[in-house]
Amino acid sequence: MNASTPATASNATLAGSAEITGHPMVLSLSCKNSRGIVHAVSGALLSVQGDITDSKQFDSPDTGTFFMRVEFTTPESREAVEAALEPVREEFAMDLGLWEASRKTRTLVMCSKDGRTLNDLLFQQRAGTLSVEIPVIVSNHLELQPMAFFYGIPFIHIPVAKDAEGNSNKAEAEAKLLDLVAEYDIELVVLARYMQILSDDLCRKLEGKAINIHHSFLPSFKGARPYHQAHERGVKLIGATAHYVTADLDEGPIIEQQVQRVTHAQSAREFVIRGREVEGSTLSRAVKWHAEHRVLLDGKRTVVFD
Ligand SMILES: Nc1nc2c(c(=O)[nH]1)N[C@@H](CN(C=O)c1ccc(C(=O)N[C@@H](CCC(=O)O)C(=O)O)cc1)CN2
Repeated sequence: MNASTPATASNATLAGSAEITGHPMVLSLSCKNSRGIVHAVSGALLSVQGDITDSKQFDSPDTGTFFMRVEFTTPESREAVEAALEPVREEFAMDLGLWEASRKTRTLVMCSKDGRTLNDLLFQQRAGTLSVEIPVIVSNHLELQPMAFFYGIPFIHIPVAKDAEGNSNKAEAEAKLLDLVAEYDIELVVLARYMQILSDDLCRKLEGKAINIHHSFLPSFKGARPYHQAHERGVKLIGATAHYVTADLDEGPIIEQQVQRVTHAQSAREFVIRGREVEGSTLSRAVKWHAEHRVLLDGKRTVVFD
């Protein structure tokens, strides 16, 4: 609108739009698809003086599920917004989430020896381009402790090993991890090249709250040594996949993937080096989208409102 527009009722509102102040919030929802959902949600937000600044939706033809993410500002309290949305949530039996847009996701990062993806996360967190706060780093090795020290973040060493009789301490290690999740009020666990397989029980407890970076373009080359598998196969593209962690190794819902061209002249070692570039950006992007509530689960798949 510019100064020359004559002042009328709707323009008055428009004229008053500069007055629309408030704090930015985000909601995301999923429910069985039906008519009237968008109308109901936008009406509820209007009732609390909501100004929608971004809105995306998707009807999943395979599952009949409707997904929606809305960014809006409102001068009213979170409680008032929750109250306005409650009848809509009930009417459509929604799985609905509501967040202050400025709130950072409390994130625990797990790593082993390869520090590229960890460094990318810590750099972006420090640079303010990743909406997370990382109060603690956990590793089954000590190699990355200096990096944690550099960023001023507590580093907890939880080795995972088998004794002479082949008995693993994985259960105790995972119990310590869950104690840290509770102690630091963690909302997201990121496996930044953490090279131990999490138990079924831990995966259930972290369902939808744990993201892993797998160093291949899934579903190709699952397991511990994907670059060597890829080199053996003679591929011309390598890649990385960020996915939610499930009990089925490297089978979790995919959030983001990227690829990198390679040639016959490169060794498996060079694949590892080139792969790190896409691992870092793939994981950081997936964590960014999760922290901004842009990723919703659609069965074994994801809907990403980027
Ligand atoms: N339950 C899950 N746990 C983990 C997943 C997952 O998808 N589900 N992803 C891995 C990461 N990863 C591949 O991306 C991976 C890590 C480790 C292994 C593996 O075979 N590890 C061996 C031990 C290796 C070692 O000690 O260095 C093992 O655990 O026996 C395969 C794939 C993280 N965890």
